[in-house]
Amino acid sequence: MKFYPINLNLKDKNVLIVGAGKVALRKFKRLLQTRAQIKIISPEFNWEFLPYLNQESEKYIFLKRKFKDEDLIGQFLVFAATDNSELNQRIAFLARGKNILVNIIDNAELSDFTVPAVVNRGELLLTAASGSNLPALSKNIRKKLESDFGIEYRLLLDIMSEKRKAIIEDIDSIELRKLIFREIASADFLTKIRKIIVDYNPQILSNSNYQPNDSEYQLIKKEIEKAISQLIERKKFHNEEL
Ligand SMILES: C[C@@]1(CC(=O)O)C2=NC(=C\c3[nH]c(c(CCC(=O)O)c3CC(=O)O)Cc3[nH]c(c(CC(=O)O)c3CCC(=O)O)/C=C3\N/C(=C\2)[C@@H](CCC(=O)O)[C@]3(C)CC(=O)O)/[C@H]1CCC(=O)O
Ligand SMILES: NC(=O)c1ccc[n+]([C@@H]2O[C@H](COP(=O)([O-])OP(=O)(O)OC[C@H]3O[C@@H](n4cnc5c(N)ncnc54)[C@H](O)[C@@H]3O)[C@@H](O)[C@H]2O)c1
Repeated sequence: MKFYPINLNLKDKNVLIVGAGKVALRKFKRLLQTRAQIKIISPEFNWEFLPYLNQESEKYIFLKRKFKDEDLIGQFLVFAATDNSELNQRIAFLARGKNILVNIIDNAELSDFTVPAVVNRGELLLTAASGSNLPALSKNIRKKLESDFGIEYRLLLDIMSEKRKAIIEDIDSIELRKLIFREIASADFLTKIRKIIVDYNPQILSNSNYQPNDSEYQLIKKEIEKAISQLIERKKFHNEEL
């Protein structure tokens, strides 16, 4: 394996995209989901950038001109996303000299990192990459992951982001905590979560585009929280029995 997977925290980091074509748009849309400070420099913008060009945001700046070497100053990450492969290579060379991480959309060998295909379910992050041998395969695997992993994972992680700390504080025994967390993460418990969701509204699981509204989501969340509390009490009880 050539690549080492990491999940970058881009909060307040400067990220530059050179070029604003179809591939740049894909990278840009993903970056919008982070808290990065994005700059895009390109003489032409793909029409799909239009809604963003018309909508000012603190998250991004667009500069409608050609790339200059000085544009790299102060950047943390750079995407060389033009259709000019010599320019992309030059950006790779310049970025290396400045210790800036670089992705060259038409040259994986010169890239410090590549971008995988991604599925998010709340804080659950699933990615697929092909070592740059067949990106179309990464895309197909992403689609399969999208249908295999539903909203139940998002609900579970939303709840655990609120509960994990309290469970650790409440239960002294590391061994018992390990048993509890393993059971919450088990296939059986996920089946239980799916059952809670289906009992509430079968549409939610069968339609991958379905987004429950806020009150619906909160009600289902409450039921799952109850199931987690019961699981914890049961485990505590068994532990005392031993
Ligand atoms: C996963 C995804 C993420 C994203 O970009 O968001 C991504 N490419 C996606 C789609 C896709 N890209 C291409 C096709 C056409 C079919 C095909 O070529 O297979 C399709 C599929 C389609 O369009 O249907 C063409 C292509 N891709 C690269 C080159 C240049 C080259 O090979 O040198 C060429 C032109 C080749 C030529 O000249 O013919 C290079 C890269 N593309 C990567 C990522 C990195 C390696 C990831 C890995 O290890 O798999 C890497 C190395 C650089 C990078 O971009 O980081 C995204 C799917 C998003 C999704 O839908 O989920
Ligand atoms: N990584 C991938 O997933 C992937 C997928 C398909 C293709 N590719 C490769 O990427 C290349 C670009 O793909 P695309 O479809 O985004 O191209 P595109 O033609 O849609 O966009 C190219 C962009 O580069 C900009 N550009 C050109 N010269 C520039 C300069 N001097 N400074 C700043 N910006 C400049 C243009 O204004 C345009 O916005 C293709 O030639 C192909 O080799 C990569």
